[in-house]
Amino acid sequence: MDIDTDYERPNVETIKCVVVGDNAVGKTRLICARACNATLTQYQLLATHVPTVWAIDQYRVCQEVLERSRDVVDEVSVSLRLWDTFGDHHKDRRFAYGRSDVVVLCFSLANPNSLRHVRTMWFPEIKHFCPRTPIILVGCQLDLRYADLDAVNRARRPLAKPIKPTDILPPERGHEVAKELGIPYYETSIVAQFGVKDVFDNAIRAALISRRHLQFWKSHLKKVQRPLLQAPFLPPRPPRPIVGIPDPPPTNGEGPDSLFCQPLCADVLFLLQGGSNRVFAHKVYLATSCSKFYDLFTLDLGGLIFGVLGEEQDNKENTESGEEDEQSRRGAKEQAGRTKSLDIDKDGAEGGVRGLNRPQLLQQGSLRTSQSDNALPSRAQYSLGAMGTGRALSGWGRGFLSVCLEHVDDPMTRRPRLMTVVAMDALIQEEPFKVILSSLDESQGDLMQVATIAELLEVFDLRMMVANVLNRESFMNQEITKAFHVRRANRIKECLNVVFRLDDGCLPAHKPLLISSCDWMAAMFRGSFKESYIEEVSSSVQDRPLGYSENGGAVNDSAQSFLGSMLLSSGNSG
Ligand SMILES: Nc1nc2c(ncn2[C@@H]2O[C@H](COP(=O)(O)OP(=O)(O)OP(=O)(O)O)[C@@H](O)[C@H]2O)c(=O)[nH]1
Repeated sequence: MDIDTDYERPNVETIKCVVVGDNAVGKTRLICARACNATLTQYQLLATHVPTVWAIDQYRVCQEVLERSRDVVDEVSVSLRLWDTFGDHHKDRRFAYGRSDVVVLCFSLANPNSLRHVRTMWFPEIKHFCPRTPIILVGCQLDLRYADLDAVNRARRPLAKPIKPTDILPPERGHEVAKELGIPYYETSIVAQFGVKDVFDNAIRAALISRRHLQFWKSHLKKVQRPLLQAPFLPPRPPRPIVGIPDPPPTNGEGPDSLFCQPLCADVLFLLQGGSNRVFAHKVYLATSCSKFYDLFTLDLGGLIFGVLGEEQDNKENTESGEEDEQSRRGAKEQAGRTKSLDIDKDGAEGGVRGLNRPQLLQQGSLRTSQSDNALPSRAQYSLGAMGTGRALSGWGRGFLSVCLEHVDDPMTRRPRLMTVVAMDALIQEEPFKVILSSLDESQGDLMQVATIAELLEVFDLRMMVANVLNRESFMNQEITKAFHVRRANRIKECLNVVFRLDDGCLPAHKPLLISSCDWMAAMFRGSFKESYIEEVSSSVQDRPLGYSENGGAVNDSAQSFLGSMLLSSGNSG
């Protein structure tokens, strides 16, 4: 059955395109990709090479092949007839070259010999048999330039010569030869489905231009362009490296407590005894361990939430805040006068704490508040105005005087850093206060004082645990500790202040948690690394109460689970 009728259709230009080149450079696959839309995976392609010739008879017997031969290029209807040939140099191809309109001369981009033969064998042969026929040079198997050659060689037929990296030809080599021969150059990959249309559309253009010279009366060829330049190939993304992250080195068991000796990335300063004692701490630990601290650090100071205060705080116009400052200063003074302090023992503050006997201590009623006539001047008096924001706290919670934001010299880096500064009641002693801050679930030191301050600051878990110890019922503390960790782990997720940018997204975390659980993180956030100095800036995340800063360091996404688990394990640690 002969279904080929294109030769009789008016204004349809039938174009005979002969494809030549060395053995196994990819001629047949290229033809099949155009004529039959055949696409194969790299491994299907590699596993099979039978020296073949695609039969030109297909146009006569296969309707689909005939239909795919039809095309419109530069407004000219064409029917493209592809002729496959043997790559064997000694075979006679004159029957193929006869009456050809264009020759597609192929070489393999993974076979330098095949390019050499373009110059030495194929070009002279074509010029010999069809001197006026335009030629297009095509570098095939472009995907091999970007492939893992070891994997490719393993997948090739056992007797096939392995492809070496030095075999791979850069684009310049093809361009040089094409320039020398005065012919257009294209590259193709059947695997990547790249360049097939470029090759044949421009082969058609070359053929039509040449025809227009001979058949100048054909007006429908007027708009045919010269072969166009090929747009460059966008190589596939290299496979993601497999990054094995070993377990972090064990910390020496100190956990978060070690941060008190070395308060890296501290973000809160407690002023005790009117500022004569200073205790640096980390908001995340305190806020996740105790609701009172959580509330404190999420207080709204003049429209800004504590944890997310950044540079905009410094820039806040004085005029805007001036009036409020004045008010808050006045309020603070008034509050200072009637500051409530803990009146534990009439003999004196310190003695009072020590002088408590056990039953007294354990009785809620023993911890009374009273008007303190000689309370130390409130921190509010000398700090609230400094940043233009701040708040007197005497009515808010026992033991707290004021809170504000100030630039404070970082205890580790000695560089000024915006910190939350909390002035505490004069009766709060440094040592028991540190116990409360550092080991909220453990009881150390003078239990009486710890209990007193725990109650004052509403650290009820610890208050209860001390009571259990004093009542010789420590076994009950296990349950309290468990519940404490669950609550803390849940809350930690709300209190993240550093963002790791990963390949596939962002992972929020918290510097102190990372520092205390991993030496690498401690090293990264310490000293002269950029990460240590990054200011906590971000006004766009005000919904995160305890701060959210940006860390420019990129981490591979395989770190996601690592960081995630570190974060959670830190959350669970004491
Ligand atoms: N990776 C890759 N391999 C290709 C590509 N095109 C062809 N091949 C492989 O190269 C080998 C030769 O392909 P053919 O199309 O049969 O080569 P040919 O030039 O027609 O070979 P002869 O018929 O011997 O002249 C086969 O194993 C194909 O699978 C390509 O774009 N990428």
